[in-house]
Amino acid sequence: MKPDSSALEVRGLTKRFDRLAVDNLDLTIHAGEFYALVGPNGAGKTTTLRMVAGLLRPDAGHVSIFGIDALQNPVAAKQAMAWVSDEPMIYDKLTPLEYLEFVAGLWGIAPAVSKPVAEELLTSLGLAPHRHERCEGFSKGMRQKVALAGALVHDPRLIILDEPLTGLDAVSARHVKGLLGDRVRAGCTVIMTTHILEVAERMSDRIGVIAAGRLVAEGTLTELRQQNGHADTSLEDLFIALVTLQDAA
Ligand SMILES: Nc1ncnc2c1ncn2[C@@H]1O[C@H](COP(=O)(O)OP(=O)(O)OP(=O)(O)O)[C@@H](O)[C@H]1O
Repeated sequence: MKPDSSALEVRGLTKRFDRLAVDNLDLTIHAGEFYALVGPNGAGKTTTLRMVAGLLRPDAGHVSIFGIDALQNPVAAKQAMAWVSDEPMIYDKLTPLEYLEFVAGLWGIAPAVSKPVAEELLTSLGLAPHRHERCEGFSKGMRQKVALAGALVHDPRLIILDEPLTGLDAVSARHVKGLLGDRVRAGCTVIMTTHILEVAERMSDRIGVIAAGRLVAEGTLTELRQQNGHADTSLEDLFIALVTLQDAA
């Protein structure tokens, strides 16, 4: 990890629907970091990431991806990142290999280049035996993994995932965690929302806690514990303490 280079910088990010969903949020994620964003339901995690991914226009604020202004230059910003939604869309009539070839084509990657990448991704996600079957017969977890493979086929440097482990069985979850860990070791940056605090605790370099659209705590697990004055508290206890404090404020 290079602490002096940032993969993502968010400044003053704000979004209001019928009420404020993201409230003047600042966030810096370093290049090469595995960052977990946690927070209660409705805290603004998905809204934040959708704005970062260019799917939702902020009311105010700036988003910079590897120094690229994502609002001024959305295509270049999107080229550097992958977005994996918690409700992924894939094309049912295609096989996983055809889907990955299609997505690679949208990025302008020649089949000769994308095919081995696609094969490798499908193998690492345990989908190799199904690569010639149409996705229409796939379970939710298999579809999630196809969508993840599709998001990674252009070799993004920043991978943003919204609840990537929800609905996955233990074997599939291990495949996804393994793949993300490998990417970080290869120099990619991962930002992931999760309600599975154990995953945040075990996989991430730093954890950000969002409540009511604001970042209420951030740091390594050790730092979060120090900030709260409990040397051996679990992340779950810390989380509940932080969120309860926020509710009372
Ligand atoms: N398209 C929308 N229209 C209106 N309100 C929305 C929309 N999207 C999100 N919201 C509201 O914005 C707030 C933040 O929602 P968001 O989905 O970002 O939270 P979250 O932290 O991802 O929650 P969860 O953990 O439940 O997925 C909530 O009050 C939600 O109802």
